[in-house]
Amino acid sequence: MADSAQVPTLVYLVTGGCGFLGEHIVRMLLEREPRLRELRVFDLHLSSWLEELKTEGAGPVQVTAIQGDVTQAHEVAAAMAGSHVVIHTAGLVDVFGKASPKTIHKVNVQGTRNVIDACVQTGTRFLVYTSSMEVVGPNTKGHPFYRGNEDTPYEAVHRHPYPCSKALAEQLVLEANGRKVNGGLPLVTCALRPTGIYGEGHQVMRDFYHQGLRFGGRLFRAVPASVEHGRVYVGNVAWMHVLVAQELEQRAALMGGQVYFCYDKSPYKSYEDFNMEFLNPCGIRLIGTHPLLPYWLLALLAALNALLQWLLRPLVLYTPLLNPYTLAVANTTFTVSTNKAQRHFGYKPLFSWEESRARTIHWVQTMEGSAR
Ligand SMILES: NC(=O)c1ccc[n+]([C@@H]2O[C@H](COP(=O)([O-])OP(=O)(O)OC[C@H]3O[C@@H](n4cnc5c(N)ncnc54)[C@H](O)[C@@H]3O)[C@@H](O)[C@H]2O)c1
Ligand SMILES: C[C@@H](CO)CCC[C@@H](C)[C@H]1CC[C@H]2[C@@H]3[C@H](O)C=C4C[C@@H](O)CC[C@]4(C)[C@H]3CC[C@]12C
Repeated sequence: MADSAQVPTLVYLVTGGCGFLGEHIVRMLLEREPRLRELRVFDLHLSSWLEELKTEGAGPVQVTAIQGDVTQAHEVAAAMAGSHVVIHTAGLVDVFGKASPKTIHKVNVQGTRNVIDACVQTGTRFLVYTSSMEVVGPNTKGHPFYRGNEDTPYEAVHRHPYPCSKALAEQLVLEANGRKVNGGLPLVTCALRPTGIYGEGHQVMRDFYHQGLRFGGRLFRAVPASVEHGRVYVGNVAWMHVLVAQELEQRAALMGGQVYFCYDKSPYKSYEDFNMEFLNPCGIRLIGTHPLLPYWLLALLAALNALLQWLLRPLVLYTPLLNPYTLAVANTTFTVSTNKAQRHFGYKPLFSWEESRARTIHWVQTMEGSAR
């Protein structure tokens, strides 16, 4: 990257820039990357906030909205020509059976391959990939991963299309590190593995909130409080992406081809107890100190849901929250504790837990249809 302390020269491209995480990355780049000249936001579906940003909020930075599909190699290459850094966050996040395994693979794996090929073709040297904790686990055997780091041994066994696709895509990104791009310089890549992201715009939190409202302000405990699930605030995930992108050139030898868990100081709790940190102040209560239904019954219901999904598929898309995979993830301890990102590129969470919590509560409270 050119040294551009004063004059903004850099062109960034964010794939999936209109998604939950993508929007936070876009806004964070505008706030925290003074060298930015142009920000290209590439997404299958462009959001309306992007128009407002283009006219009001971007300051001197040129924001270019590009409607495109990562599965179309020519669209990716055209969008990327002349960019210095690509943050590839576009992905099909589906653990509920909304999309077919083939589609998930196409978007997450072929889409990533297209981004890498486009880097090579257009001479874009820096690639930051949003991977996922699910590349590691939880595995289908329910083995706990307790306060693990990037080097903790764990038997990663994937069967579900989503983690399978993220694992394959991450491997492609890491293997691409060092490939010569157009112009002869080496590509520098790295992958970030967020745990379960929460914060403003989180669809699953929205679903839980509305479900709680429908049940008269109550949700029913299904997962033991002792199962800990790693969570990270979206603003900190965005910040880590921005920081990596900024440091990748100077620290290419150290960071190139590396993976980093994406974490912050959010407390270790069960998935449901953690959600209550935000939903409770918004009038939702979690009923029960222990799961109201025994695990075997939940597993039976989850299996039944899977069967119904399969039977109904020709007629209607039945995609309940509870299925064998989501039950297994919610019931398996998976938490990270690592300082690799701090050691390698000085990452410290930008938002404290208190601030992350307050921002998320405010978002729930101002949500359409909220109790307040
Ligand atoms: N949400 C989480 O808890 C979580 C945790 C770890 C990692 N991730 C990863 O973070 C990334 C972003 O996830 P998110 O939660 O913001 O999901 P999201 O669905 O809100 O955002 C994904 C974005 O990608 C876009 N997209 C999908 N298919 C596309 C295509 N073919 N071409 C171009 N754009 C396409 C979507 O339109 C959307 O705007 C994903 O790669 C996901 O695997 C998410
Ligand atoms: C049994 C239910 C009773 O309340 C609880 C079901 C909760 C599940 C819907 C969610 C539990 C864990 C979530 C996943 C996790 O946070 C990490 C993820 C990684 C990311 O890459 C994509 C999203 C997700 C798979 C996330 C999805 C929702 C859960 C399975």
